[in-house]
Amino acid sequence: MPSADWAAPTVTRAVDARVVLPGSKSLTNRYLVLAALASDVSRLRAPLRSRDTLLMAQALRTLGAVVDDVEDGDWLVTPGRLVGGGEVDCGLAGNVMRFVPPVAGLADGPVRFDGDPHARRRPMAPVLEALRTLGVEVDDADRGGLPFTVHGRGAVRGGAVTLDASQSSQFVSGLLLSGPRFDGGVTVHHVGGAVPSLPHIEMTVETLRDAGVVVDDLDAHTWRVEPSEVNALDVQVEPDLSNAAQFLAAALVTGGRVHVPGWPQYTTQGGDHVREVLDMMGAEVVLDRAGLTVSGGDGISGVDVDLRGSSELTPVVAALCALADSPSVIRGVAHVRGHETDRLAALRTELTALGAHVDETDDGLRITPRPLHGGTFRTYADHRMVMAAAVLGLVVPGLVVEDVGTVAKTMPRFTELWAEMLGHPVPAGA
Ligand SMILES: O=C(O)C1=C[C@@H](OP(=O)(O)O)[C@@H](O)[C@H](O)C1
Ligand SMILES: C=C(OP(=O)(O)O)C(=O)O
Repeated sequence: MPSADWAAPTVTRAVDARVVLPGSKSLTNRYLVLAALASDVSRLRAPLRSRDTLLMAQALRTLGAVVDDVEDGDWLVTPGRLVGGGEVDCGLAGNVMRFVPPVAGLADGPVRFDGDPHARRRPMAPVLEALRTLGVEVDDADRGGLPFTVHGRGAVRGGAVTLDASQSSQFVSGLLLSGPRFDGGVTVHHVGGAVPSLPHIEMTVETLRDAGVVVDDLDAHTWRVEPSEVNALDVQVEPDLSNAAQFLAAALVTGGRVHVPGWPQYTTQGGDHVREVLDMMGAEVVLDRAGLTVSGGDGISGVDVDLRGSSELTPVVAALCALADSPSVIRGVAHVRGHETDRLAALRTELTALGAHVDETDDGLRITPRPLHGGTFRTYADHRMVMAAAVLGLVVPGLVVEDVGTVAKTMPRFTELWAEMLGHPVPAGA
C-alpha cells in the first residue's frame, strides 16, 4: 500500500552540513550471504538496516542461519545447516532475488521465492538458467522471473556456465557468492552486451577474497571461484556512497557545503564515481582522511556522462541535469529500465511534468533544462526517485513527492536526515 505524500522542503540559503551516512546496502548484503555460508560466527559492524537488508537477513534465517541483533547495532551471524521448506520474500531487492537462489540450491528442500509486484517484472532468467546448468532444479513455470521455486538437494555440482549479464551485474555476483560451496566451484563467463555496474562485481570478488576464497578474474568477462570453506568475517561496513549522492548534490544546488565523514580512500563501491560527476558539474570536491567535502559554486554545468559503472546515481544526476545551466546527456544506462522501475521512462515522465525537456535515448537520457514548477512527483516504488525529487524540491517550490515511504528500501530515515541537513527541526515522533 502506498505511503504518505511528502512536501519536499525548499531552501532559501546555502546548505552547510555534516551528514553521517548509513552503511552500504551492497556490502551489507554480500557480508550477510557470505556469513550464512561461512564455517563460523561472523560479526557485521555498522550494517545498513533498511528494507533490502532486513529482507536479506530474513531470507537467510529462512534458510537456517541465525542473524542476531547485538550491541552497537551490529549483526552476529551464526551459519546453520541450510534447510528448505520455507518461503523467501524478495520485496523489490535485486540483491535478494539474485543472490539467495544459489544459496537455496545448497538447502535440503524446496524454497519458494516471490516479491513485490514490481519485482516480478525484474529480469531473472539468466540466473535461473545458470542454476539449471550447474545442476539445480528450478521450477518457474518457464516465466523466467518471480515467483519460482528452487529445489535444493543439499549440494550443488557447480562447474562452468555462460550467461548474458548485460541486464544486471547481480547475475554474476549471485553465482560467485555461493560458488565456493559448490562441489566444483563455479566459473562464470559473460557473453553479450557490456556488463553494467562492474564495480559491484569487483566488490563481490573482493568480499569473497576477504573470506579466504580463491577467485580468479580470468579475463574481463570470466570469473572463477574455487571450491573452499568460507571463513567467518569481522567487518566494518563502509558508508553507502550511492546514497550520499543526494546530500552532496544539495551542496551544488544551493551553492553550499556538505561534508560526509568516513568516506573511504579506497573502495569498490560504484557510488564513489559521484565525486567525479559532481566535479564535472562545477562542484569543488575534496577527499581527505576526515572524509569528503563538496562545495557548490556558481550554478551547475550540464554534463555528458557515462554512468554504466555507477547507474544507481542516474536519478539524482538526472535531477541535477534538470537544474543545470546547459543541456546534458546521461549514457550507458539502458539496463536501468529493469531496475526498481523503468528509471528512464520514470525520469522522463516526471521531469517533463515539472517543465524540463527530456528525451530517452537508447542507453540513457538527454536533458535540456527549462524553468521548473511544482507539482506531484510520482515515485513508482523507487527509492531513488524520492531522492531525486528531494534534490529538485530544494529550489522548486510546491513539489510533492508521492509515496515517500518507498525510500525505506535503502534509507528508512531519509526525510529526517534531509531535514537535519537543512537545519530544519525534525517533528516529534517523526
Ligand atoms: O550487486 C549489487 O549490490 C548491485 C549491483 C547493481 O545492479 P545492476 O548491475 O543491476 O545495475 C546496482 O545497481 C544495485 O543497486 C546493487
Ligand atoms: C538498482 C538498485 O537496487 P537493487 O539492488 O534492487 O537492484 C538501486 O538501489 O538503485
